[in-house]
Amino acid sequence: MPSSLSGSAYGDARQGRRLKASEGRAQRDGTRPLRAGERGCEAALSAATCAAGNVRSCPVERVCGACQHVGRPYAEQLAAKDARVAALFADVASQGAIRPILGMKEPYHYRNKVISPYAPGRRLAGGEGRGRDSGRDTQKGRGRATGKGRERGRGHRDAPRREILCGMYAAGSHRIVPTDGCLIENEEAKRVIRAVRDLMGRFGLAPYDEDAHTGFLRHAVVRVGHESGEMLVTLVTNGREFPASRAFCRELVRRCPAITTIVQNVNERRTNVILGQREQRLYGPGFILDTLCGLSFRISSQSFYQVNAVQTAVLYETAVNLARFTGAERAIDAYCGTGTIGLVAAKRGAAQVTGVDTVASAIRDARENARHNGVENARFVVADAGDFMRDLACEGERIDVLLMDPPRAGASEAFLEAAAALAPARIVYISCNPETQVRDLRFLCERGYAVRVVQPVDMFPHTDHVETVALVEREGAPQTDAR
Ligand SMILES: C[S@@+](CC[C@H](N)C(=O)[O-])C[C@H]1O[C@@H](n2cnc3c(N)ncnc32)[C@H](O)[C@@H]1O
Repeated sequence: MPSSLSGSAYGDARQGRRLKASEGRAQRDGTRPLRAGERGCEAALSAATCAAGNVRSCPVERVCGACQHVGRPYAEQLAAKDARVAALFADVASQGAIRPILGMKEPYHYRNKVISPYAPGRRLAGGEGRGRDSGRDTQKGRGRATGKGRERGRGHRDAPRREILCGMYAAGSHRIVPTDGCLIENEEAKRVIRAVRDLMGRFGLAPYDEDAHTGFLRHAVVRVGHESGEMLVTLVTNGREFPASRAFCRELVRRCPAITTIVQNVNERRTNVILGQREQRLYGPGFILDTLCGLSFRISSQSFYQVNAVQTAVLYETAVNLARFTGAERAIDAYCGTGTIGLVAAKRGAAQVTGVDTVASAIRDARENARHNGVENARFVVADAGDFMRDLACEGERIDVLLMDPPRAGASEAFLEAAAALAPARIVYISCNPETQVRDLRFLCERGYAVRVVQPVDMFPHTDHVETVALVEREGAPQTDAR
């Protein structure tokens, strides 16, 4: 691998991934328990083989709005996504190149990341306080945390007791809908969300009031390792001082023994962005490990990790198969997050992989992931992917395979221009937004590339979202069988 692909020259062009509270519904994830012997790809089904009558009713369907199609048979949902992909890609790919979507055998409780806000609810009459919220002691007692300093706490000190709400925001608002019966979120993670709420009253942790910018606990973010079962709980607080945090964590773990680590994230800004910059470990190592495609991955509170582990395995297997590594290729994994795709590629036949992402903590995790999986032919760089590619192109480098998985906005023109200049024989483009992907594919087609395969994967059953993997090859390059 040329030395110019090393990370040092590119500095720390960090651009934190900002998760907005209003995006919480779309970003929550969860899992269901694996049945014995089940692995990602085996769970994938085409639309044709999904049970036609696979419908469950969601108790909050009308108020929540996160799952636009939850009342519709799953096979019908998949057929609709197939039709949408066929229409969207019609002018960049032949119909023969567009494959049927890979769906899930069990399309429920698949989100392995669950986010809940905490907020004050209705006032409680004297003697009330147990039951739905157990918010009895919220405004009383020693060591209560109401936010940073006197000012922030004012207005809560002698306020009447209120119930504590948790759940998800109703569509287009910040009104919290309790979602105990949610069909897509991991159920164990939901139990943790409720246990935190129940303990808040006992430990005097006031829920955050976003209008007044008072109160202490803003959100809990629970991440679950699909195969490992490990759980990371991030408690997002409006203020640094967390009274009785050790006792709080001890009690939380006692109630939810699957929790392996707890992190406090401090966010004192008036903002919709959920996570702040400052963090401290309260319990355990501060990260969880999970296994995907035979590799073990480290997941910390800030790092990107796909939300549906079963379908992520399907997605990565598809991508790596389409890349057709033979042991000789130099590859780039652009927008690599914690290095997941690049590391799978490095294990499955790429000679050398360079991953690039703007988020420094994700790159730290990627390097650690490479180290503890014993992968020596992958390196990771903190940089803007467009800048990184442009610098390589300016140095006259060539690469064999480009793997790319940009955010919803797609790739920049600078990135695509540099990609064409680096002249990879194959580009495997993974996208969570087919609209921007089609735009980018059109750009590549104008620079001598052709779309050979479009493989949709249903990463988010019951929602409008569809993920697509496209194989793009240089026109005139010999075509081998794309599995
Ligand atoms: C859809 S995620 C893909 C992550 C990874 N491939 C995976 O499957 O877990 C997009 C990633 O792009 C990163 N990103 C966003 N803008 C970027 C940019 N301009 N340059 C490099 N990385 C960027 C984000 O930090 C995020 O990790």
